[in-house]
Amino acid sequence: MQALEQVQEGQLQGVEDICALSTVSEPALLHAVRLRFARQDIYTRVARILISVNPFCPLPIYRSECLDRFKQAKDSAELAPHIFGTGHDALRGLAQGTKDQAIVISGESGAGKTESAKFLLTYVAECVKGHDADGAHGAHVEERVVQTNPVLESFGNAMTTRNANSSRFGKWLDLRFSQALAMRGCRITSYLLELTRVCGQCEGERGFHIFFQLTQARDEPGLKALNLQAPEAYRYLKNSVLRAPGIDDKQNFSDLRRALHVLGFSEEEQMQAFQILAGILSLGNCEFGEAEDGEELGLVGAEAAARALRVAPERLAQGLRRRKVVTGRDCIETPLRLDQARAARDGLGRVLYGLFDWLIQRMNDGLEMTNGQKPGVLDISGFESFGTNSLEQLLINLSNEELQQQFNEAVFKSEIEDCLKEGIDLGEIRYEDNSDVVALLDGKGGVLDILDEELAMPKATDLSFTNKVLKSQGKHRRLVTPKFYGSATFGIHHYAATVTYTCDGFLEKNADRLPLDTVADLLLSSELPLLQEMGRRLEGGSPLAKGSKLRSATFRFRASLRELMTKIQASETHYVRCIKPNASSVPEESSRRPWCTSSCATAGCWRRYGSGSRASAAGCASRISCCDSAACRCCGPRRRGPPWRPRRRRRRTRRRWRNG
Ligand SMILES: Nc1ncnc2c1ncn2[C@@H]1O[C@H](COP(=O)(O)OP(=O)(O)OP(=O)(O)O)[C@@H](O)[C@H]1O
Repeated sequence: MQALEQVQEGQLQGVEDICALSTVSEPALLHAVRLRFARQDIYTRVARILISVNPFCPLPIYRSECLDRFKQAKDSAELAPHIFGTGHDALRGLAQGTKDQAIVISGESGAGKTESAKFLLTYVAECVKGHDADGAHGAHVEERVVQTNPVLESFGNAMTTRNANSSRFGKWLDLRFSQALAMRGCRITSYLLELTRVCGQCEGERGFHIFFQLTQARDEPGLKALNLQAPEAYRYLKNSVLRAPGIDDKQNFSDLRRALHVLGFSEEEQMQAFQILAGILSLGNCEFGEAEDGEELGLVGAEAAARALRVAPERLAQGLRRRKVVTGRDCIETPLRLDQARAARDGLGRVLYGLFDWLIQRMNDGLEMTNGQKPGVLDISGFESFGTNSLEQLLINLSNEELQQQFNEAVFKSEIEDCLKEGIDLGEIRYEDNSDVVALLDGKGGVLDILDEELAMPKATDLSFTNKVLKSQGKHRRLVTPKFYGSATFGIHHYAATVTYTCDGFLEKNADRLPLDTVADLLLSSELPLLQEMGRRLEGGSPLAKGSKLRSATFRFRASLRELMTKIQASETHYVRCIKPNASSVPEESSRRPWCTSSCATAGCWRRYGSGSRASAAGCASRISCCDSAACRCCGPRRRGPPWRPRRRRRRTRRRWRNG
């Protein structure tokens, strides 16, 4: 018989630091965190780890009075657990030691990672304001670092079914400080921007915010020359959700303009960037007509795209309809099929969105300082498991596995070893060691090595890749083989969940080919200096350039992941674990009754109402609060219980009571 855990007083009261409990167990931790969350104490401390539960509503805990309290505190432990406390600890670590500091923020999509990173940045910037600003960038560097956020959010965030403002890239922010703790600059590294979103999105989602901001602001005097239309007029936007709940595109666009200005982007640079975005939208509207065998496809709409991109229309049209085939010493041009031409058009759209990398490069050029101590903040995409999971999910999940491994080593392994050295018996401490998953994916002869090997095989297909994985790793305890032979799928038992990956398109994505052979020449021929610069990068040092050793997408990703892990391992690491309390992204879900199942009828509103209720659309005024409709079982007058609770069960319950 299993002994029941003893309930402790601290757990019932919701202690601030879980380590204060005499025995720490999973139920005790869960109970304490839940209790604290119910009274809006969203943060709980577990030694160096901060647990943060997303409240999905504004709380008065980030005001300047609160910030000042942390700023003046000697030790963050004097105060209640808070994200500012983590910032305080990192700054104290910097001031005391020689080690760099790293703050790793993890959690699923919508758990609050980006908001936490922003609070941290605000705190750090406020704390170091006024310290000697001996750097070349003067006293305003903190403000400029903070202003990188609106730029990254406009270009790198989008609405998904899980989060209206979801970061579609991972971010490592390296902050640089002088000895006197004056902020000297920063360097941003981005990981795995979800470029496929430029040309298409899943149902209930939309593309990057910037496209909607720009089309909303099209009537502003400076933007009229772009000849932009409403989002409905563009193929890349019209099938998505046009308005993201809680997101004010117009306001965000003016914030973006201000941020670009503070970061030193000239008016001309900004206009060129907007022009490229307009070019991407026009490119998406290009449509191809049918063609006879061996003939070129018809093409409509290339003039508008060419005008926006400032390239010759014939050159663009030719690039989208023909490709070069090299046979021996000869090079002949052949017309593309309809599907190939469409793929080339969308591929070019994605290459043009390389604008994101240019923006980051440009911000880094303005803010980077090579010397100084570095605290880094990592906000990386959380573990992902969708209906269909592809190479992007595999790479994101690999990065989460690596971070989990680093967390295990830093928190469990090293602590246990230290205690054993000191002769302290910790009893049995169980944790899931995930090093075998990391080895299966990233190790020698692992899944990603096999994928790279397939690039060199002329007849390789997604299925041949899958078969090789199943053959060489089939007995690995973390690999799940598909039920039916011949399907290009496999599963992985990750530390967080088991995920099935569909390998269709793995080879193509890994090869990361340029959509047209002439793309670098096309960009170089543009009258826009910014496009010429992007063309030069493609032609020369870019990983996408011909002959580059770094041509495989997974090779590059693994190299950058290794670099990142080395940085984290060399630093003193602070962890923030963000938790999403409910899948509907609403406050206090726990107080809602479980039988609320119908969605609201208002377009763009994801709120759910009581089944069968006639909640009016007018109730949906705010994203955060509930609908307040009297007819809605969520917010209407409370009833004693679900009306359809089966009678028999009630009778049985009564009988049991009587007997008992
Ligand atoms: N501390 C907080 N206080 C109030 N609201 C919050 C807080 N943290 C997050 N939120 C709300 O939750 C939403 C989602 O948070 P956020 O965008 O930070 O999630 P994320 O973990 O970065 O998601 P993704 O991985 O999709 O980018 C925010 O837009 C905000 O409305």
